[in-house]
Amino acid sequence: MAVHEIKHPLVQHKIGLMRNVDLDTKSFRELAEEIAILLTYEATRDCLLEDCEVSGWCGPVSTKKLAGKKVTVVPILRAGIGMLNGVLSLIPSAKVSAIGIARNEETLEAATYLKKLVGDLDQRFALIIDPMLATGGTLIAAIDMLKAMGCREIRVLTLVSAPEGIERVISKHPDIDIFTASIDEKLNEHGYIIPGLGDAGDRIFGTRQKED
Ligand SMILES: O=P(O)(O)OC[C@H]1O[C@H](OP(=O)(O)OP(=O)(O)O)[C@H](O)[C@@H]1O
Ligand SMILES: O=c1cc[nH]c(=O)[nH]1
Ligand SMILES: [Mg+2]
Repeated sequence: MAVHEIKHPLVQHKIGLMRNVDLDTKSFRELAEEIAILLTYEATRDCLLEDCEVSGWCGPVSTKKLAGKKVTVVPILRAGIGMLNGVLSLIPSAKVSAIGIARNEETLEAATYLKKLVGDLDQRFALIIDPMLATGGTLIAAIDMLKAMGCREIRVLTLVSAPEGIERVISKHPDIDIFTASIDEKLNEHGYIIPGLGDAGDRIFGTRQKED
């Protein structure tokens, strides 16, 4: 297991913009997608290549193509959808396995309400996407589900992660790699990440209740 906090200047700049509580929904969505692209680039650095040949303009050209396991992108609904287009813009042929998990805001327990996984998960590499890793309950439930279906190679992309949640995921699933734009300070007493982004799902879908 490794946790990769991506310190690229573009990532740090964009996550900084997202922290502004007054940022409009359109800009928040666009930034979530843009950071997802940058995280995907980092998380696929070591993908295997194989030699191939194409007909070039001046004759045959020896080149490379992706080899090895096919990818399934696994957005955790709802908020994970906000990163999906970004990931698919770099891996356009990936199959999508949607998992619906909602955190009970009183107990902070994760409850699964949807599971639409692609087949052959034992032959695929899964890229779970969810903007927020807070207590870790949601991510653990998602990884449990994928492993139960035979998936053995799992990477996770998050925008913001809490140290407490990372610790919990590491202790339950030490073989997973997490790529995050920021490891924040802590969780507050309601299980929200500080400083975090607030409720990422609400900000992506425009359902945030504004205080007057
Ligand atoms: O690490 P945890 O403590 O489990 O919390 C993180 C989860 O909470 C948020 O989803 P939420 O339950 O708010 O659902 P939503 O995407 O529908 O807003 C977030 O997108 C994660 O999935
Ligand atoms: O800070 C948090 C924690 C859980 N879910 C969110 O959307 N934000
Ligand atoms: Mg939410």
